[in-house]
Order: sequence, then C-alpha cells, then structure tokens
Amino acid sequence: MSPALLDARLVVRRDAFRLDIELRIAPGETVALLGPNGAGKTTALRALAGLTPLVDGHLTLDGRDLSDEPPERRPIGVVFQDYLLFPHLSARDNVAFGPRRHGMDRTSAHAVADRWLDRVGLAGYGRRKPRHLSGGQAQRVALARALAVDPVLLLLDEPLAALDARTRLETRGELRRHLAAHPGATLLVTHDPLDALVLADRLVIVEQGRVVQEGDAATITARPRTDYVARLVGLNLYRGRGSGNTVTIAGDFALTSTDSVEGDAFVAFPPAAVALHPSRPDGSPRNTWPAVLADVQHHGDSLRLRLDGPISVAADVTPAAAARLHLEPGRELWVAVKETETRAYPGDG
Ligand SMILES: Nc1ncnc2c1ncn2[C@@H]1O[C@H](COP(=O)(O)OP(=O)(O)OP(=O)(O)O)[C@@H](O)[C@H]1O
Repeated sequence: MSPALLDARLVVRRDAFRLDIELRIAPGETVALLGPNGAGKTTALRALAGLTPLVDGHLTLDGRDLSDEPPERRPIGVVFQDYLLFPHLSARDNVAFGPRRHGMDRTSAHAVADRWLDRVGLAGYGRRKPRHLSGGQAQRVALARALAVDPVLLLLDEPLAALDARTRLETRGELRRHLAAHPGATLLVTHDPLDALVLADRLVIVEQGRVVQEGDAATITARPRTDYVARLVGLNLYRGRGSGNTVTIAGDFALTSTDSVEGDAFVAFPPAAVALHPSRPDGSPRNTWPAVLADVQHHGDSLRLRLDGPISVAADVTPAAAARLHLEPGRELWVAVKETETRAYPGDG
C-alpha cells in the first residue's frame, strides 16, 4: 500500500461526546466513514476541515502538520450535505471562489471555474444562481467548487442525501468517475451502504466515537463485528463461544456451522437463509428452534420478518410464502437454518 497522504488521529470533545479515531488515506484512495446517527462522522469531518479543534492527536496531510492551521489555509475541499453554495453568487463565481481566495486573479479563476463546470457537465450553466439549479446540478456545482482548489484531501458529507432516488443514481455514477480521477485522498461520510460500496475503496465504521471495524467491503461483509455492521450488510450476527462446529450464544442455545472455531466467536447468516415452518420440521434437528413473529416489513420484493425467541432473527420470505404461513405478529413458527448457510469466525481478530 502506498504511504498515507492523510495521517490523522482525531481526538475531539463535544460536551459529553468524545471522538477518538485514527484515519489514514493513500493518494487516490476513497475511504467511506460509516456509522449510525451520532457516531461522530460529522465531528470527524469538521475536525479535518478545521472547524472543530483537536484536543489531542495529530493531523498531517502530505507530510504537513495541519493541526493548528485555520480552515482556509488547509488544502482541503469540502462538499457539505446541503452544498452551502453562496446564494447571491453565480455557479461560476461559486466555483471560482476557492481559487480567488487562494490568490488567483479573476480571469484565471473564471477559466478554472469554467473548466470544472464543463467537467461536471454544466458548461453553459455558469451564470445561473443556485436557486435556479436543480438539486443534482447544485450538487455538481458543489463538487466542482470543492475540486477547483486542487485539494489534497476532498471531504464529502452525505453528498447524495439531498437528491431524489433517480438523480441520486445518476449522480452516484458521475461522482464515482470524478473520485477515480481525483489524485488526492477522499473521505466520504455516509449513512448509505450503497454509496459506500459504490464510491469507496475502503470502509471505516465508527460507533460511539470509535472505529469498530475497517477494511474493504468484501472483508467486512464476510465478517461483520458489530450488530450495526451486520445490519448494514444484511446479516444476522451473534457472538458466543465456539467449540468445534458449535457456537453457544445464549444460555444453552447454540448454532452449528460447517466452520470450526474455538473460544470467543461470531456466527452469521443472511435473512434469506432462514426457513420458516408452521410446525417443527422433520429431519435436521440442528439449527431449528421455535420463535414468535414480532414484525413484518417490506424489503424489496420480499418481506423481512423479525422473530423473537432464544435469539432475535431477521428472515426474508416471498409474499407467497408469507401468505402460506398466515403471517401475523404473535404467530408461532419454527425457524430452521442449514449449517452450510451459517458462517462462524473468531471474535478476537
Ligand atoms: N454542536 C454540538 N455540541 C455538542 N455536542 C454535539 C454537537 N454536535 C454534535 N454533538 C454530539 O456529538 C456526537 C456526534 O455527533 P455527529 O454529528 O458527529 O454524529 P454523526 O455520526 O455525524 O451523526 P449523524 O449521522 O446523525 O449526522 C453526538 O452524540 C452529538 O450529540
């Protein structure tokens, strides 16, 4: 891996909340910072941008210590969630603002702005004020504005959150192209696993101000380490004690797997691997238990059920299967999960 362009340990306090995370991003790399509400994602972004001070740690970008630099002296471009375009300035002047502030003369700054507007597909929109731009266009102006200063670090805060579903899909694809062309480091803050998977090379997941897991999408999907991560990647996840092919989770409740693991262990399986039966199924006695239906929600073309019992489990069923099972909250069912569908892996590394 190339040496990090961004090398930071961000320690920030906001009242009772404390953020303490390490971040390293290589040149050309896009890292997604994911986490539930209140995890500290925006706080991390603000600390990098210089809007919230570090109480400890360090922040170097391309070898330069930035921890005491004011925001305007940092070689950083930011796309905020609601874009924060200057309403009284044209699209062109919004984009030219950064280069101007860095000392470029007006004509050259306009030339840079026009080039960037062209790159983001908005040639000819330079004279428009933000209120005359659609959400997708405003997003592209905000991206052009952030990139026009040739930032060493590009920060994106939920860059697609304000867009409707259709524009979001198109803009996500465009953003991916621009990020691939950006030679600096990029940090993308998002709630949306799809944005993270499409746009980022690596995911860093924060919960309660700490990094709980990081790695590429495949590694994290294969081995989630917290409930939040498991839900993010759509898996049921439990922690227990492994002994051979069995992981004991709660009391004497255990799941078996074709994997073998000793000691602290996780066991995971997808909701689609859960089979439901109106009565105790014959045959395989393993991974079969009685449960009570607690909740039903639409999930794409299927229904996602939440079942209570010795463990709480999510199950995906087709509408046809749901009709056959006469699903309604409080209904008692038998759950079965094949041991070939469960994955068990060590809890401590
Ligand atoms: N201005 C503030 N003053 C005091 N505490 C704050 C302030 N802003 C945020 N916090 C606290 O800091 C913590 C982290 O908030 P932050 O906005 O960084 O989380 P987040 O991961 O970005 O969440 P979200 O996904 O909801 O935007 C929260 O517990 C919040 O209550």
